[in-house]
Order: sequence, then structure tokens, then C-alpha cells
Amino acid sequence: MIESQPTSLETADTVELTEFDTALLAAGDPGIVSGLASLQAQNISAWFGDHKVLDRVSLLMPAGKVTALIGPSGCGKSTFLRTLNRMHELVPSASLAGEVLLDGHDIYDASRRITQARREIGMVFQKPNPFPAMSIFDNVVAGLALTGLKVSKSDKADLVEESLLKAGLWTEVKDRLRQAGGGLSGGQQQRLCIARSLAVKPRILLMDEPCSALDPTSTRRIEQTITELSTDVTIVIVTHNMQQAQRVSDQCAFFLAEAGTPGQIVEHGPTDVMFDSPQDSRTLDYVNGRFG
Ligand SMILES: Nc1ncnc2c1ncn2[C@@H]1O[C@H](COP(=O)(O)OP(=O)(O)OP(=O)(O)O)[C@@H](O)[C@H]1O
Repeated sequence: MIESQPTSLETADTVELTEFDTALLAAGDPGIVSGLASLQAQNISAWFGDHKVLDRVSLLMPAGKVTALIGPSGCGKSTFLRTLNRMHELVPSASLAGEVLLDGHDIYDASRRITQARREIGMVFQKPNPFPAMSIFDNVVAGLALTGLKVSKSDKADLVEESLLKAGLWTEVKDRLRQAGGGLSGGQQQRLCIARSLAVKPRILLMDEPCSALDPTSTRRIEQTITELSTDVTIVIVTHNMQQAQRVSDQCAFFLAEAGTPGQIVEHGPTDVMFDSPQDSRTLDYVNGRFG
């Protein structure tokens, strides 16, 4: 089959909530379900303008497991991650081919709304990005309005506690919930961002190098949080830290873009196999730090 680049992003959609979205969400959209889910990328290709950066990448990210995306700089890991919750299309020149199945349903299907994908598939970024002047409490619930979810005032307090507990931050902040999020340490801010993502009850959590701006102690605390979360939410994490991939992930996918070609997955499999006895010598060289 010859693959052609889409002339425009057929997935182009508005990020703003329409009245229709808000009404459906408030009414309890039957299309939005909760609970553990798998994510399956099928033949994902991605472009920025004419520059093809991913070539027919397929990967199953099983429910309740942590999948680590590893590989040298520029091989398309972050781009791939951003195709998994429809963030790639926010770049004006971006285009995409392929499917991303959330529990078997394509998130790019024309009948599905972009807000639904964003609610079910949350994301935590490299640099902690809480709203600095906003209170810790308000930071946690900030995502509710953006995804159109309505929660009563009394339920909000429970949701804040539950989300901070899951993110491993509750005991450190429970007595200062009304203080500004910007007053927390970098590691605490990142756990606050995790709590904010968890408050909308995502089924998948995407994490793009979530510890790269943190010290070793904060990094270990986030890794512990990732391990605890994986019973509730399927996690996909991009990391350059091979020890971290070994510590937190159940399976790894090794990406490579050789000699200017678009990124592809060289191989993927259980983390211990990928580190101890991978099939491809390039994987062995990479995980042993011989390049990248
Ligand atoms: N917004 C953008 N516009 C144009 N090109 C981009 C954009 N973002 C990424 N690219 C290009 O896409 C390719 C893949 O980049 P990407 O950030 O996905 O790789 P990566 O493996 O995540 O790299 P790193 O590990 O350094 O973060 C690179 O060639 C990069 O220059």
C-alpha cells in the first residue's frame, strides 16, 4: 500500500469546548467511560510540513502497564506521544496518518470529539507547569472546566484530596491547600501537575520526560508515584534515563531515525528482555549507552 501524506489535517478540530460538548459532558456523555484501557497505535506516520518524522509506527500499550518510549534525541518519541492524545495537530504545519485505538475505538474518528480524547488521555510535560498564582486546590481542579466536567462544591474537596493522594502529594500540602502552587518545590509542582491530570479521571496518562527538570530525590518520588498509579491508569512515558526506564516500565519501545530517515520502532518488548537480551544489536548498543 502506498501511503500518501494527508493534504490537510483531517483531524483538525477546535480545541475550544462547543456548547454541544459542554451539554453532553454535563449530561454524562455515554461515549465517555472510565476504567483501565489499552491504547493501540496503528501505522502512525507524522509530518511537520513536508518533513516526515514518523513512519508507520505501531505499538500496543497494554491496560494497567507502564510503557517506556526510549531512543536518541530527534527520533520522534515526543511526536509519537503527542499523536496519542491529538496534541500533534495543534502545530499548524502538522499532519498525520494512521489510527490510535483507545479500547478499540479510534480517537481520530470523525464522530469523536477532541475534548473527549483529551479528557480520557491526560498528559504531563517535561517542565512542571502549574498555574503559579493559583492555589494548590484550584490547580488540582483547573482541568475540570477545560474538559467541561462539572463537580459539585462538596465533591470538589473529595476530588482534590483523592487526586493529591494518588499523586503522592497530599501529606505535604494538606494544611496549605489555599497557598499558591508556585510556592512548591519543582518536584512537588510536578506531582501537583500529575494530580491536576488525575482529577479529570483519565484512562491513559502520557508523560514526556517528567523528571528531566528534577533532582534525583524528586525523580525517585515521581517514579514511586508512577508505579503506584499504574494499577489505576495506563501510563506511557518518554525517558532518556535508561535506569528510569528499567525501574518504572513493564515494556519498552526503542525508536530510531537513522541517517535522516523518519523515526521507526526498531523493537519493543518486556523491559527486562529489552535490556538483557534484545533481538537487535542497535537496541543493545543504545541501552548500554554506546550511542545516543
Ligand atoms: N513543532 C515542530 N515543528 C517542526 N519540526 C518539529 C517540531 N517538533 C519536532 N520537530 C521535528 O520532528 C523530529 C522529531 O522530534 P521529536 O521531538 O518528536 O523527537 P524526540 O525523539 O522526542 O527528541 P528528544 O528526545 O530530543 O525530545 C525532529 O526532527 C524535530 O526537529
